[in-house]
Amino acid sequence: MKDVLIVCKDAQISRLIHSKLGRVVTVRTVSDISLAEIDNGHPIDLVFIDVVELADKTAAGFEKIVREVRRLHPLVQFIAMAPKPMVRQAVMAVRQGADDYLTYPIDGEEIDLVLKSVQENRLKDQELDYLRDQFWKSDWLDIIHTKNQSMRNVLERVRSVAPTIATVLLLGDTGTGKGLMARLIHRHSHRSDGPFVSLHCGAIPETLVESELFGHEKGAFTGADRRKIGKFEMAQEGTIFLDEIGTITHATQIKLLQVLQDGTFNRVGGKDILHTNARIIGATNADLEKMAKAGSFRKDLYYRLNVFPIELPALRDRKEDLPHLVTLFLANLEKKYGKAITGLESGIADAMQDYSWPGNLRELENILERAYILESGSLLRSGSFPDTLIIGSKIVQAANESKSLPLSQARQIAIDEFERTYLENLLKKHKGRINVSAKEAHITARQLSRLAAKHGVDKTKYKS
Ligand SMILES: Nc1ncnc2c1ncn2[C@@H]1O[C@H](COP(=O)(O)OP(=O)(O)OP(=O)(O)O)[C@@H](O)[C@H]1O
Repeated sequence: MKDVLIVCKDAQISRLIHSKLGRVVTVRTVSDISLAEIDNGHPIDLVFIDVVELADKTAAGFEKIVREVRRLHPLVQFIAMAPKPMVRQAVMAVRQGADDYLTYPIDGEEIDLVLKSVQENRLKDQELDYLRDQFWKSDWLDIIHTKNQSMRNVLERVRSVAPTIATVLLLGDTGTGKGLMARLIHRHSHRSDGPFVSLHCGAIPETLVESELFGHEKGAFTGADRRKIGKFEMAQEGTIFLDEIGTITHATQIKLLQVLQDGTFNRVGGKDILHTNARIIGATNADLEKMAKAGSFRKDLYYRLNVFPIELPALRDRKEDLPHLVTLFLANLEKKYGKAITGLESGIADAMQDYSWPGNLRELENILERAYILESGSLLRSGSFPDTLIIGSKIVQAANESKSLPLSQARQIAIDEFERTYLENLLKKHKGRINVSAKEAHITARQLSRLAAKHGVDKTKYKS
């Protein structure tokens, strides 16, 4: 439970609830529930709501509130509160989607019990849903397979938000799978038959992003020799994915805010007001919150985008998934190239566990493809992988093995390991020729021979 909203006029009750909440991030107390309140950019996980404060106290009135709030905060839970004479309304609220209810006068123990049951329900739902797995389309099952808890939490959030129209913000380092998650959300939304349109905002010149997104009229700027339809028009009834959203200019931020507020925009150089119902998914590896605080990204836009953030873990934090990912990527390569390569030579899987994967899944996919293309046998061998992976792993191993040594000695082991592998690769590349190898390494032939002798590297082995 992180962000709690208490809708209640009685300050004493709200204080009592607050005191029972334990570790929460924010608690807000308001005297009535308005659309502005639930759509102001703050996340909401739990709502305590006094049914007396509802303008429409009927079942339909409560159901409408639940629907409105869940539309923007799909995981939200509700606890209805009512004075004893209105207990029927509280029970009715539970039938209309509340998770539990409390009656006045409320005592602390009752709040504890209700909070416990709400928490248990949430866990039960998550587990059941995960086990059922019915939600996921069969062609995505390989993609969503994971043994990592953070990734399971990500998928749980995707599962909850996909069927809604809520804006989603995908956060994570480059190559962690934000683009793929955006597709996963689209494919599991009610718009899956509609278009999925994406724009990598950081990959095209800043000045073009606005016209790519919103289109332009003929003559809007030099070179605009005919009208162009923008991505928002193309994504009608579908989803628009805006990658690297933190790179858009101030002018584009204003236009995007307008779309998020009321779905309207106009083409560059155009006066007509156009409407879009595209669902927006943004992605960034920048710290938008920090940018918003520093003034380089509009705060109001950040709040609108950050309604439902999902943070993807780095590959180095989900290494238990490496075996599955390698199998999956190899199967894709087999389909693409059909070289009947069955797996990795021994030792590579361990090297992959030691490596830090700065480029995440994309780096894994790329180095596997490169090794696959280079390989002529039935297993991918270490020589087909980049030195950074193999040497990096040896250095980590050396560091692990030398935990009880002083730093200077441990460092020397790592340097020796590095020098030996470097030399071996260099001599392999130049077929054992000392002069060319020394030239490439920017050392003299004598220095190279001395290093080879020091590390027991036999240059004749590489002559062919
Ligand atoms: N769960 C997964 N299973 C299999 N492949 C994946 C998975 N997640 C990502 N990939 C693959 O990894 C590569 C990188 O993913 P993607 O392009 O979605 O990352 P990204 O976070 O959007 O990167 P960037 O920030 O650089 O745009 C893609 O080829 C994608 O298909």
